[in-house]
Amino acid sequence: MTKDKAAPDSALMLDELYEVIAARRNADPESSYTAKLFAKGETKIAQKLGEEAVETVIAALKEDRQALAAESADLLYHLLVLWAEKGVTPDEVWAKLRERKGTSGLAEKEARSTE
Ligand SMILES: N=c1c2ncn([C@@H]3O[C@H](COP(=O)(O)OP(=O)(O)OP(=O)(O)O)[C@@H](O)[C@H]3O)c2ncn1[C@@H]1O[C@H](COP(=O)(O)O)[C@@H](O)[C@H]1O
Repeated sequence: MTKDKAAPDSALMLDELYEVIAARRNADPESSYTAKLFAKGETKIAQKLGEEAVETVIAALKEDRQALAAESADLLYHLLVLWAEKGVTPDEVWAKLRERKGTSGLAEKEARSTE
């Protein structure tokens, strides 16, 4: 698969989106969807994330690649809103991924089962 050389680093894009989302905390819910979500609170945000996850799964099982990409974008956006709501930063998540780099999921699972 070819990569678009002009495309920004995807983690950086998520960092930037997170900054936009976090800055919406004090915005007017009338003018910002993100501010409206924050105003509704963590239960609603978590519920929206769950809905987007289900919509992503449905798109995948329907073999609808376009819908899968669009629903995945919705899912990532709502995940970032939940991180911001709970005070988790992208750096914390990237650190977790970095820690796991090079460790097979199967090996990690095996290590857990022998703990
Ligand atoms: N990436 C997104 C993004 N992805 C999805 N969505 C919104 O998420 C919603 C998901 O659609 P649904 O049909 O499930 O939800 P809905 O029926 O509109 O909402 P509910 O009534 O169910 O809560 C849509 O309203 C989308 O517009 C997003 N809203 C905002 N962003 C980014 O956040 C930035 C700030 O947005 P505002 O806070 O609106 O200024 C934007 O510039 C974008 O970069």
